[in-house]
Amino acid sequence: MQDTASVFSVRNLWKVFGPKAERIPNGELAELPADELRRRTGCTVAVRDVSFDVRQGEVFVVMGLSGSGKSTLVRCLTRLIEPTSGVLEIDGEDVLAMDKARLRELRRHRAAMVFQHFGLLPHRSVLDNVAYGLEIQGVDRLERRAQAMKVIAKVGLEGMEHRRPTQLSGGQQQRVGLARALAVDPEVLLFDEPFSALDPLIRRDMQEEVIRLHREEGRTMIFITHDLNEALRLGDRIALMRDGAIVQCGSPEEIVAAPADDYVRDFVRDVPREQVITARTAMRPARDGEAGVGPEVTPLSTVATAIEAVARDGAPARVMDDGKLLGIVDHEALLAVVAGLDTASPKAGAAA
Ligand SMILES: Nc1ncnc2c1ncn2[C@@H]1O[C@H](COP(=O)(O)OP(=O)(O)OP(=O)(O)O)[C@@H](O)[C@H]1O
Repeated sequence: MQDTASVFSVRNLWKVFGPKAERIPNGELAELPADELRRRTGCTVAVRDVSFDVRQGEVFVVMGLSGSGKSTLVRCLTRLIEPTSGVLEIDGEDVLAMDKARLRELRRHRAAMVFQHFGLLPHRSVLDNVAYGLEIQGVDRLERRAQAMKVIAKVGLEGMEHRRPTQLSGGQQQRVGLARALAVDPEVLLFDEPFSALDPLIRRDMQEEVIRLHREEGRTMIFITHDLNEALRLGDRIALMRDGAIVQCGSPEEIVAAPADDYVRDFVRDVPREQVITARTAMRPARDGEAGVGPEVTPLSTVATAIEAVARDGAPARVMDDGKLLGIVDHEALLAVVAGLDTASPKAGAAA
């Protein structure tokens, strides 16, 4: 179905907390308002009939307000929380059928987690903290230290390997957490709100670090956040959760250009649209005589960039891909984006 293989494939996944949770999914009870359901059954639906794929090499962001089910969903992926029902695969392998040993292997080798509270061992040096996952795997001391040193350099902690975690700033401690997850060379990195305790500048630094690492390594990442800007900055695709369900899943541009409902629209209201929406989305077909004139932009140029080009040149811009004219972005189209008028985005999957 997709052009890239799926790492995680999730279908109709539910997680219900409470007594006899299995009777809730797909039944009438599941439709009750949350507090009534809790009153009548003692149960909470944390993840509600969720389906999505995480593609190889993408940064997949799970976003939503507090209590929307983000942590529960991501913990279900490696069965740190046991799903109530649904289908869950990693690289085509049924995760729900895995025995204890296979699950341990999944968590240690294939899907490593970076937590908000770094969970570092206070009496160990940075080096030994980073090497910890390898130690558990039984890698011998010399080899694990060499591997840990490589990862320490990768996250910019060189020279600090003999310090204790308490001798590091919050941002540096989070780098240790990141290095520890990277040391086992997992197929997927799972981040559970890793930067929300950091102050804004350091948070920004760490986001840049993740982007850089991703650019260098192309590793698949799943990233939980309740911060829209973080989601837009990091995500190739964003799944927006509300009350346990995914209300929209798409690229930042799709979510900003074509919110699926009023809830999403409200969420993205303050986003500077011209910095997210691209020329490809804003363009219209070219008319006669437009092929040879005007500045050129690429399909993935932001509208902000196109505005600059149009302002400089005074003429509509041509959206060119490999020498081919795809369309035109003119003043009206650019202003429509800035003004938040509906953009011509048939791909973006608006609500029915
Ligand atoms: N162990 C549990 N027992 C009962 N209810 C739970 C449990 N864990 C989570 N919940 C409930 O499930 C819902 C989703 O919680 P979850 O922690 O997944 O949300 P979240 O979006 O990650 O929130 P936050 O951003 O605050 O971490 C909430 O209503 C929460 O109270």
